[in-house]
Amino acid sequence: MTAVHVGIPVVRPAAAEDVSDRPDTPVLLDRFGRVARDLRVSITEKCSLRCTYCMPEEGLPAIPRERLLSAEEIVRLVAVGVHHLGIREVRFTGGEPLMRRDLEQIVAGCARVVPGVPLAVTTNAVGLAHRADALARAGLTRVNISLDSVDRARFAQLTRRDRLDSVLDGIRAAKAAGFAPVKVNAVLMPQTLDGAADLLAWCLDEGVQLRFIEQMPLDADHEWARANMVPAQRLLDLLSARFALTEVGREDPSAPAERWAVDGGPATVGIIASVTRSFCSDCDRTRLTSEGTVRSCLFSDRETDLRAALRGGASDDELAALWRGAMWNKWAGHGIDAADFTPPQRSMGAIGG
Ligand SMILES: Nc1nc2c(ncn2[C@@H]2O[C@H](COP(=O)(O)OP(=O)(O)OP(=O)(O)O)[C@@H](O)[C@H]2O)c(=O)[nH]1
Ligand SMILES: C[S@@+](CC[C@H](N)C(=O)[O-])C[C@H]1O[C@@H](n2cnc3c(N)ncnc32)[C@H](O)[C@@H]1O
Ligand code: SF4
Ligand code: SF4
Repeated sequence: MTAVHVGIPVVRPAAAEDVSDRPDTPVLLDRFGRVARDLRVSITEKCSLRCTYCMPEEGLPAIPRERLLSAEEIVRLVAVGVHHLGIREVRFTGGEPLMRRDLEQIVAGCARVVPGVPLAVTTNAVGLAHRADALARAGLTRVNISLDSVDRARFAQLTRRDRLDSVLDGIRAAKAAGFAPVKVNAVLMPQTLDGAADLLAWCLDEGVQLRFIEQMPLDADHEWARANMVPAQRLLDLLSARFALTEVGREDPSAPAERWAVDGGPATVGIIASVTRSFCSDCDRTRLTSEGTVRSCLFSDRETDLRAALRGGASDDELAALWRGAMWNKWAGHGIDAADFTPPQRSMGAIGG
């Protein structure tokens, strides 16, 4: 039998955080002066695909249902984040968020308790065609869709599933449902580099915003190697041979994606250069795992358990205080370039990108 390492991070009882030197402020401040305003909530570890840069072939071990946050618990924590901690936008991720049949219920619940706050989802879009309208009606405001290649064989090789048509249907359904802009995420790899210009041409034709992402050492198979990683500059050089690119910068200072206007604009292509042009010093993210722990950084194995407090009867004020403590002790950044770097225990699918 093959052993699958989902990774058991160090989950700390929330009260264990040292906050003795924390200034008294309601927001999610850390020791480096950053304030987290962007909440990313993973709602499941399950997925319909098995992307090689993320999941093991057999998928992640199932999390027992009672350990997952329920729709009501997610809604409560989102409300605490917005009303007590200054969160300004919320994104649902996973695993694959569409694997939860109650995604519409989660979105509708959040839309009710935090009206006006943007609610987005990052999804592989498998099956989205059947749910895009209902999600829009529930109050979802934006959708980012992962698509690494428009070549069917290459897509199947990268995701270990022959589902390209379902994803393309999902992208078109997202547009038809009125989500705008629809952003497309593609992970940069040696296997995707030769199709990158074709993928950009396809996205320009479809009117969706493509962003390439530098591959991070978050694959469950631990095969990432710096030497094999495709850096942003290599992609820029390649795309420049076919398109005229003009740098236009980030949507806001904390946005991971840098953007270039394509052929004079208004269409853009983005690059999320997490490794070679790290944006950790401007990070504004806080994360909740599907099991209700706060994760202050994608790469940090230290998690703070909110679920136990929530189920133990903690008030909103108490939950907010615990969350603040977790974020106060956030570290400076991922440290991928450090000699002693080791990847986190959880792989990307178990964190939510
Ligand atoms: N290193 C790092 N990478 C991140 C972080 N957030 C997102 N990413 C990377 O960016 C990719 C795309 O993220 P999305 O889920 O689309 O979110 P986003 O880019 O913030 O979304 P928009 O607000 O729509 O631009 C993720 O898959 C990650 O690879 C982060 O906090 N740190
Ligand atoms: C973990 S997935 C979860 C949401 C959904 N299943 C999807 O694929 O969009 C979120 C994002 O993480 C990205 N991702 C996964 N593994 C990655 C890695 N090793 N490096 C960089 N991005 C990665 C995916 O491309 C996707 O855009
Ligand atoms: S990147 Fe998204 S779609 Fe691909 S395996 Fe990971 S969770 Fe699933
Ligand atoms: S690696 Fe950590 S600190 Fe850096 S941007 Fe991502 S979440 Fe923020």
